[in-house]
Amino acid sequence: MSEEIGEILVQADDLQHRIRAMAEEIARDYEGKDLLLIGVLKGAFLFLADLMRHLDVGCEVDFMAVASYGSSTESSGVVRILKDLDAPLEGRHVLIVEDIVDSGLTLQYLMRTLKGRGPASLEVCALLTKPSRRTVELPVRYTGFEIPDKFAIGYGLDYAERYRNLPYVAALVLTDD
Ligand SMILES: O=P(O)(O)OC[C@H]1O[C@H](OP(=O)(O)OP(=O)(O)O)[C@H](O)[C@@H]1O
Ligand code: HPA
Ligand SMILES: [Mg+2]
Repeated sequence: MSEEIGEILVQADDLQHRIRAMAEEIARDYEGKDLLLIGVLKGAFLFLADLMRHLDVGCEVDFMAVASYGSSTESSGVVRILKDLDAPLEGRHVLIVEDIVDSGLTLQYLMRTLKGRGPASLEVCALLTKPSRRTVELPVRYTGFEIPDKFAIGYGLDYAERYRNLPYVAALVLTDD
Protein backbone atom coordinates (compact mmCIF):
# COMPACT_ATOMS: atom_id res chain seq x y z
CA MET A 1 0.00 0.00 0.00
CA SER A 2 1.42 3.41 -0.91
CA GLU A 3 0.17 6.74 0.40
CA GLU A 4 0.29 10.30 -0.83
CA ILE A 5 -1.13 13.73 -0.14
CA GLY A 6 -4.24 14.23 -2.30
CA GLU A 7 -6.50 17.21 -2.97
CA ILE A 8 -6.47 20.11 -0.58
CA LEU A 9 -9.71 20.25 1.42
CA VAL A 10 -9.01 23.49 3.33
CA GLN A 11 -6.27 25.95 2.36
CA ALA A 12 -3.95 27.35 5.05
CA ASP A 13 -5.27 30.92 4.60
CA ASP A 14 -8.88 29.79 4.93
CA LEU A 15 -8.03 27.93 8.14
CA GLN A 16 -6.51 31.02 9.71
CA HIS A 17 -9.33 33.31 8.60
CA ARG A 18 -12.05 31.02 9.95
CA ILE A 19 -10.20 30.35 13.23
CA ARG A 20 -9.96 34.08 13.89
CA ALA A 21 -13.74 34.43 13.38
CA MET A 22 -14.41 31.44 15.68
CA ALA A 23 -12.22 33.02 18.39
CA GLU A 24 -14.18 36.27 18.14
CA GLU A 25 -17.49 34.45 18.53
CA ILE A 26 -16.21 32.45 21.52
CA ALA A 27 -14.82 35.58 23.19
CA ARG A 28 -18.24 37.27 22.89
CA ASP A 29 -20.07 34.24 24.31
CA TYR A 30 -17.72 33.75 27.28
CA GLU A 31 -17.19 37.39 28.29
CA GLY A 32 -17.04 37.54 32.11
CA LYS A 33 -17.09 33.73 32.51
CA ASP A 34 -14.47 31.40 33.94
CA LEU A 35 -13.55 29.68 30.62
CA LEU A 36 -11.49 26.50 30.53
CA LEU A 37 -10.39 25.19 27.13
CA ILE A 38 -9.71 21.48 26.91
CA GLY A 39 -7.47 20.53 24.01
CA VAL A 40 -7.95 16.95 22.82
CA LEU A 41 -4.50 15.60 21.96
CA LYS A 42 -2.90 14.91 19.76
CA GLY A 43 -4.94 16.12 16.80
CA ALA A 44 -6.14 19.46 18.22
CA PHE A 45 -2.77 20.91 19.20
CA LEU A 46 -2.29 23.25 16.23
CA PHE A 47 -5.91 24.37 16.13
CA LEU A 48 -5.95 25.03 19.88
CA ALA A 49 -2.74 27.07 19.68
CA ASP A 50 -4.05 29.26 16.84
CA LEU A 51 -7.52 29.60 18.36
CA MET A 52 -6.16 30.62 21.75
CA ARG A 53 -3.79 33.17 20.23
CA HIS A 54 -6.82 35.07 18.90
CA LEU A 55 -9.04 34.61 21.96
CA ASP A 56 -9.47 38.01 23.58
CA VAL A 57 -11.05 36.76 26.83
CA GLY A 58 -9.61 35.44 30.09
CA CYS A 59 -9.18 31.66 29.90
CA GLU A 60 -7.17 28.68 31.06
CA VAL A 61 -6.14 25.58 29.14
CA ASP A 62 -5.83 21.91 30.03
CA PHE A 63 -5.28 18.81 27.91
CA MET A 64 -6.60 15.31 27.52
CA ALA A 65 -5.05 12.73 25.23
CA VAL A 66 -7.42 10.15 23.77
CA ALA A 67 -7.00 7.77 20.85
CA SER A 68 -9.19 5.40 18.88
CA TYR A 69 -7.79 5.39 15.32
CA GLY A 70 -4.23 4.03 15.66
CA SER A 71 -2.80 3.38 12.18
CA SER A 72 -6.19 2.95 10.51
CA THR A 73 -8.55 5.28 8.62
CA GLU A 74 -11.52 3.81 10.56
CA SER A 75 -12.31 4.24 14.24
CA SER A 76 -11.58 1.14 16.32
CA GLY A 77 -14.72 2.07 18.27
CA VAL A 78 -12.75 1.96 21.51
CA VAL A 79 -11.73 5.34 22.90
CA ARG A 80 -8.81 5.18 25.34
CA ILE A 81 -7.71 7.97 27.69
CA LEU A 82 -3.91 8.28 27.43
CA LYS A 83 -3.66 11.42 29.57
CA ASP A 84 -6.34 12.86 31.84
CA LEU A 85 -6.92 16.48 32.89
CA ASP A 86 -4.74 18.03 35.58
CA ALA A 87 -7.54 19.84 37.43
CA PRO A 88 -11.20 19.30 38.46
CA LEU A 89 -14.01 20.75 36.30
CA GLU A 90 -16.55 21.53 39.01
CA GLY A 91 -18.20 24.90 38.38
CA ARG A 92 -16.04 25.70 35.31
CA HIS A 93 -17.31 26.76 31.89
CA VAL A 94 -15.68 24.09 29.77
CA LEU A 95 -15.09 24.20 26.03
CA ILE A 96 -13.77 21.00 24.41
CA VAL A 97 -11.49 21.84 21.47
CA GLU A 98 -11.31 19.09 18.83
CA ASP A 99 -9.67 18.91 15.41
CA ILE A 100 -12.40 16.76 13.84
CA VAL A 101 -15.75 15.16 14.62
CA ASP A 102 -16.03 12.12 12.34
CA SER A 103 -18.03 9.14 13.69
CA GLY A 104 -18.66 11.19 16.86
CA LEU A 105 -17.53 8.33 19.13
CA THR A 106 -14.62 10.25 20.66
CA LEU A 107 -16.81 13.20 21.46
CA GLN A 108 -19.58 11.02 22.86
CA TYR A 109 -17.06 9.44 25.20
CA LEU A 110 -15.58 12.80 26.23
CA MET A 111 -18.97 14.45 26.81
CA ARG A 112 -20.14 11.56 29.00
CA THR A 113 -16.92 11.50 30.98
CA LEU A 114 -16.62 15.26 31.48
CA LYS A 115 -20.33 15.88 32.21
CA GLY A 116 -19.97 13.56 35.18
CA ARG A 117 -17.36 15.91 36.68
CA GLY A 118 -19.88 18.72 37.29
CA PRO A 119 -18.87 21.60 34.97
CA ALA A 120 -21.06 24.74 35.00
CA SER A 121 -21.38 24.31 31.21
CA LEU A 122 -19.91 22.00 28.59
CA GLU A 123 -19.68 22.91 24.89
CA VAL A 124 -17.68 21.78 21.87
CA CYS A 125 -15.59 23.63 19.33
CA ALA A 126 -14.44 21.53 16.36
CA LEU A 127 -12.37 22.75 13.43
CA LEU A 128 -13.70 20.08 11.05
CA THR A 129 -16.83 18.00 10.82
CA LYS A 130 -17.54 15.05 8.52
CA PRO A 131 -21.34 14.67 8.84
CA SER A 132 -21.55 11.81 6.30
CA ARG A 133 -19.68 9.50 8.70
CA ARG A 134 -21.53 10.33 11.89
CA THR A 135 -22.86 7.36 13.90
CA VAL A 136 -23.77 9.40 17.00
CA GLU A 137 -25.27 12.89 16.89
CA LEU A 138 -23.89 15.40 19.37
CA PRO A 139 -24.30 19.16 19.66
CA VAL A 140 -21.22 21.00 18.37
CA ARG A 141 -21.55 24.67 19.32
CA TYR A 142 -18.71 26.01 17.10
CA THR A 143 -17.69 24.39 13.80
CA GLY A 144 -15.00 25.53 11.36
CA PHE A 145 -15.53 23.57 8.15
CA GLU A 146 -17.66 20.71 6.86
CA ILE A 147 -15.55 18.26 4.83
CA PRO A 148 -16.53 15.38 2.51
CA ASP A 149 -16.22 11.66 3.26
CA LYS A 150 -12.43 11.51 2.81
CA PHE A 151 -9.72 10.73 5.32
CA ALA A 152 -8.20 14.11 6.16
CA ILE A 153 -4.56 14.81 7.00
CA GLY A 154 -2.65 17.94 7.98
CA TYR A 155 -2.94 20.80 10.44
CA GLY A 156 -2.75 18.35 13.37
CA LEU A 157 -4.56 15.43 11.73
CA ASP A 158 -2.50 12.31 11.13
CA TYR A 159 -2.43 9.07 9.26
CA ALA A 160 -0.36 6.62 11.35
CA GLU A 161 1.14 9.63 13.19
CA ARG A 162 2.40 11.34 10.02
CA TYR A 163 1.35 14.54 8.18
CA ARG A 164 0.33 16.51 11.32
CA ASN A 165 2.78 19.24 10.26
CA LEU A 166 1.08 20.19 6.97
CA PRO A 167 -0.18 23.81 7.19
CA TYR A 168 -3.37 22.90 5.27
CA VAL A 169 -5.92 20.04 5.38
CA ALA A 170 -5.75 17.54 2.52
CA ALA A 171 -7.27 14.18 1.61
CA LEU A 172 -5.12 11.07 2.03
CA VAL A 173 -4.78 8.88 -1.04
CA LEU A 174 -4.02 5.20 -0.38
CA THR A 175 -3.21 2.97 -3.35
CA ASP A 176 -2.74 -0.82 -3.51
CA ASP A 177 0.71 -1.55 -5.00
O1 LIG B 1 -15.37 11.27 15.67
P1 LIG B 1 -14.36 10.17 15.73
O2 LIG B 1 -14.62 9.13 14.66
O3 LIG B 1 -14.23 9.55 17.08
O4 LIG B 1 -12.94 10.79 15.31
C1 LIG B 1 -12.43 11.97 15.83
C2 LIG B 1 -11.24 11.75 16.71
O5 LIG B 1 -10.29 10.89 16.07
C3 LIG B 1 -9.01 11.50 16.01
O6 LIG B 1 -8.20 11.13 17.11
P2 LIG B 1 -7.23 9.86 17.10
O7 LIG B 1 -7.87 8.71 17.78
O8 LIG B 1 -6.73 9.64 15.72
O9 LIG B 1 -6.04 10.37 18.03
P3 LIG B 1 -5.00 11.55 17.68
O10 LIG B 1 -5.75 12.85 17.92
O11 LIG B 1 -3.89 11.36 18.64
O12 LIG B 1 -4.59 11.43 16.24
C4 LIG B 1 -9.33 12.98 16.05
O13 LIG B 1 -8.22 13.72 16.50
C5 LIG B 1 -10.51 13.07 16.97
O14 LIG B 1 -10.14 13.15 18.32
O1 HPA C 1 -10.35 12.14 8.60
C1 HPA C 1 -9.61 11.96 9.60
N1 HPA C 1 -8.27 12.20 9.55
C2 HPA C 1 -7.45 12.02 10.62
N2 HPA C 1 -7.86 11.61 11.79
C3 HPA C 1 -9.18 11.36 11.92
N3 HPA C 1 -9.86 10.94 12.99
C4 HPA C 1 -11.12 10.85 12.63
N4 HPA C 1 -11.30 11.20 11.34
C5 HPA C 1 -10.07 11.52 10.87
MG1 LIG D 1 -5.19 10.28 14.74
